[in-house]
Amino acid sequence: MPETASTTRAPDALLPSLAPLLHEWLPRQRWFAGKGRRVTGFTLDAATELLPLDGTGPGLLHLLVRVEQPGRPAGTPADCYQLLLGVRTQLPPRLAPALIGRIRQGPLAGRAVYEGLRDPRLAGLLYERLRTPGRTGPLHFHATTALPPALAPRMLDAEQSNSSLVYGDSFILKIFRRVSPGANPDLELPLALAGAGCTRVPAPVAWFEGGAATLGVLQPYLRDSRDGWRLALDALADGRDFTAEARALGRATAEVHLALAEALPTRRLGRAETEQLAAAMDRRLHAAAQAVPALLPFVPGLRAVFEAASGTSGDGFVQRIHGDLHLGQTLRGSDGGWAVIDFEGEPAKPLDERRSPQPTVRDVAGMLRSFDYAARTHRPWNADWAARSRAAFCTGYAEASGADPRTDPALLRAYETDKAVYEVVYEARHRPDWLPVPMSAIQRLSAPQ
Ligand SMILES: Nc1ncnc2c1ncn2[C@@H]1O[C@H](COP(=O)(O)OP(=O)(O)O)[C@@H](O)[C@H]1O
Ligand SMILES: O=P(O)(O)O[C@H]1O[C@H](CO)[C@@H](O[C@H]2O[C@H](CO)[C@@H](O)[C@H](O)[C@H]2O)[C@H](O)[C@H]1O
Repeated sequence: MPETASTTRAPDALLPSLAPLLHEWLPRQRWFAGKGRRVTGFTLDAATELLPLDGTGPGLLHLLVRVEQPGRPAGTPADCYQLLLGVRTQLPPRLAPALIGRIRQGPLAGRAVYEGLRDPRLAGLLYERLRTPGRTGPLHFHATTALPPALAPRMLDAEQSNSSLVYGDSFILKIFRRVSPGANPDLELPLALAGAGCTRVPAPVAWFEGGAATLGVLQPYLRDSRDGWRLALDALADGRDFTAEARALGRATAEVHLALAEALPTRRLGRAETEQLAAAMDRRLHAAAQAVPALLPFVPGLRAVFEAASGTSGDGFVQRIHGDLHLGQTLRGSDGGWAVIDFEGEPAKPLDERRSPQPTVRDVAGMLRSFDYAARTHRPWNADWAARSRAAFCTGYAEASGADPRTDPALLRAYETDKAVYEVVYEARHRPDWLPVPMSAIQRLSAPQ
């Protein structure tokens, strides 16, 4: 593989100039995971000039930056974020909304620093770099196939945990924002599924790594598809039944689970381990109630749900699963077929935990929560629509997998509760206006049956 010329700057040289700008900008980004905690400093793990900052044209600076914040558990490293910064002497008006700030000191004083992914020239360069496998400084680019040249990029404006670029309506590149050492499941699982012949998941065609972390993945863009969340909201708005779609989605989910079980190791669960699963839910509840005190009055009722599930085994197996399955992670093509995307797992969880084998019922519970979410965000609340969609999803899942997730209702309820607790924390941090949605589920699930 070719080694291309690159400049890897001594981190210390850049940081003093950039830190004041990042201090303002980073905490405001949707994908910034440390919201609500002060930023006390930065350190650079790596700084690579993908286009030189020599002032002859726009520069593209790739950074892996650690953000110091108080309250970090002892022994855990500060969160590391991936940034792609454009640097220009003059910022054209069309790029003004992407401005992060102007450097005030040092050799680059006066230059404009901006979100590089919003600059088609720089986003195009990143794609060209992916087309030619090899290294640039600490970054390692891979491609499984020959990719067409010069596809026009556009950045997606979806509210995301990461950032995505679409190239010529043919490929989508996900740039991971908070990165940890180790294979990202959003690369690992789609590659394994492609190897197992599963066509429900777009197969990665290129990716890049650095600092031992997966940094970005390029996949085919399903251009005529619509995501399940939009489709569900449209159905609700039109008063339409969604059971045929939900049932097909249940079948697709089961197919993905079967392929994952074929491609990657599975393990039988002992009784003691199923007790540990319930104990872990209890611990997560405790931590969540500390973070969001509105949960406190419901804690006894929620603990009872976990206790009822302790020691029940589901189908007795754990395997790799999606880990954060909801309607927004599904795409329905013009042929009516469902695809599943975004195998990263719950972004707030440590990578090791996200990569550990889990009962499949956890994904099923995630999707059941999503039908509830959709029905709750619609006015008036349509409880019957949610109940029918949830049942149809389970029916489809049972048809394709041979195992009905409703056979162990205590376990399903416990996973649904665990997910609702996660959602309370997620919404409190990212979308406080949405907090009533998971809180209504907390109320329902904590009530004695
Ligand atoms: N292969 C694809 N084809 C079409 N749209 C996609 C594809 N992958 C992702 N998307 C769209 O891109 C957006 C973000 O993708 P996602 O993987 O969920 O990112 P994140 O991890 O940041 O939440 C979603 O709106 C999704 O619908
Ligand atoms: O898609 P992401 O990986 O970024 O997942 C996170 O954000 C989701 C919201 O965008 C969040 O999902 C919750 O809201 C959805 C509606 O917007 C709903 O369909 C889901 O059921 C609900 O959990 C997800 O939890 C979070 O990890």
